[in-house]
Amino acid sequence: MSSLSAFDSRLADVAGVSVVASTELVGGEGPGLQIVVIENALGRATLTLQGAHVLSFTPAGGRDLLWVSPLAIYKPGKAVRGGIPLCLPWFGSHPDGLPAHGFARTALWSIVGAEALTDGRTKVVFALTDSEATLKLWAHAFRFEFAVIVGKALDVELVAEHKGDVPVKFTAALHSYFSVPNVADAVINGLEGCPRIDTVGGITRSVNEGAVHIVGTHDSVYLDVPAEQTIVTSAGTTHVYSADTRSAVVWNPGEQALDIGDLKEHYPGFVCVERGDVYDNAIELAPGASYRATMTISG
Ligand SMILES: O=P(O)(O)OC[C@H]1O[C@H](O)[C@H](O)[C@@H](O)[C@@H]1O
Repeated sequence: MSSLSAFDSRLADVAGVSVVASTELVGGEGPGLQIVVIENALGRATLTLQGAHVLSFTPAGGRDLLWVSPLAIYKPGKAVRGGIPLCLPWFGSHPDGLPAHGFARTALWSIVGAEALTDGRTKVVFALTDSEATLKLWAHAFRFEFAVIVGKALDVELVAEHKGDVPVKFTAALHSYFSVPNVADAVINGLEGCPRIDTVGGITRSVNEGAVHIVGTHDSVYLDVPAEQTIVTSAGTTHVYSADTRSAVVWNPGEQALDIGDLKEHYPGFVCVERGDVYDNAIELAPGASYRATMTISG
């Protein structure tokens, strides 16, 4: 189900959905990654099939609200630096040294549906199910679905169905990288008064006061956050809305990026505002239960 030929005929009659080879991408190397392009009169998005990973979203007449590193590596098994990596079934580092942010962002997903909606938007649905490889990393049967709706806004919906037979602790994040003219000048609203876990150089807990400004390395989890955050810059305001997740992670490595091969000196161009359920907001998923996380991004 995961090869191009398995889904291209299904997409042929859906206006605005096409698939191109990623060898056209700057920075592509090796076999590259397959790209899905979703385009209509309202907006345009691109994704890699690996990770069901959104790379760009541009509302018609607007700018790309997302950021991908000019040094991003498009290689099977390597997470692309930027866009919206899907972090699940765990967020962050793993106590047993398993891959950071889970395996979903580097697994090959399948397209299971594509639809031109009556309001002019286009919806494409991706899926990932357990396999021999995933069961070695996470011993639970599952079905993950990720729906992407392209219109004037980008709507995404992640549903993770636990098909195993024991309860499992679960964390997840929609790890969005937003394009900013200069991270030092970005102002992030919508996290005032939230419990904050600063993870730079150890764990420090506090309550966040006021708007968030990025000074140097910033890596903080904000708990029990309101539905909407805004990122205000000289290029405009980006809105991030998620009514059903409880955490937000704000990240920019600052000069630590100089040691990160696919970031280096490009770090001022983005800020991550990631919505999900992490740390104290982790979910206990019962057998048969589903986790759902939606997010809307608009300019
Ligand atoms: O380099 P990655 O595995 O993609 O992780 C990138 C970043 O993701 C999140 O924002 C975490 O809070 C950071 O601690 C981490 O450095």
